[in-house]
Amino acid sequence: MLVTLEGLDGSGKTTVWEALHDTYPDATFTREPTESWYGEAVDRAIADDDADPLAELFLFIADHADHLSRVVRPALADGDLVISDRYSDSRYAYQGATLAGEVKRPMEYIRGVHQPFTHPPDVTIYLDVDPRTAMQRSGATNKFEQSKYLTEVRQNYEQLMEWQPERFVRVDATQSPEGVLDDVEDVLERLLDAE
Ligand SMILES: Nc1ncnc2c1ncn2[C@@H]1O[C@H](COP(=O)(O)OP(=O)(O)OP(=O)(O)O)[C@@H](O)[C@H]1O
Ligand SMILES: Cc1cn([C@H]2C[C@H](O)[C@@H](COP(=O)(O)O)O2)c(=O)[nH]c1=O
Repeated sequence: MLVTLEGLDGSGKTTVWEALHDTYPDATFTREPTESWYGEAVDRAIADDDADPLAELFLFIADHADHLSRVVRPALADGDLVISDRYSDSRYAYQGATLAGEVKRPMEYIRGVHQPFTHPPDVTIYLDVDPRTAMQRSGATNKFEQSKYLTEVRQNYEQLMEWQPERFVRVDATQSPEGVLDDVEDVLERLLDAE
């Protein structure tokens, strides 16, 4: 089963993802951007305020393709529970916002590029925080961590949840870290019991 954690910068994905290592020691834990050379190229784009938005999208997609073939597909083939800190929805939401005005219907466009080759998540846990809290927590350290931009990203996540309500579980991420982790663990326990 492929479970992904999504949300704005600072929503607490990595905090939850790290805590889940103790709860599910046999799971495969992974993340996007990855630590491969494709991921390093992505990190360079993130650090470049003048990166071309379309070129940046395709760097993220190259990293995703490598992530799928090197980590995600083999782990799923072994029957592992795979838990990814960010995945394809980050592209739909974030690059959906950077490409607004550059291409028509950017989220549909980006989903269309992924559709022929990606492995969609079975479940996506969306850690919901407002952009203000996100910014306070993340410290606005990169070009994506800006209030107006994160407001658009949040709207895009809302759109994704409207399109596929069966795949998403929303968790209130303004709670304490312990409260968020409890909610996420409840979701995972129910899912794994139902398998
Ligand atoms: N529920 C919470 N309440 C208050 N602070 C939190 C909570 N969860 C995480 N934090 C703090 O917020 C900061 C960002 O958390 P974290 O790195 O887990 O977020 P993230 O969603 O992975 O961010 P990014 O997408 O930018 O990597 C950290 O300092 C973390 O300790
Ligand atoms: C996977 C992915 C990420 N981003 C953005 C979101 C963050 O601002 C940075 C790095 O992610 P991290 O979780 O803080 O390490 O990249 C993006 O715009 N598109 C994506 O597909």
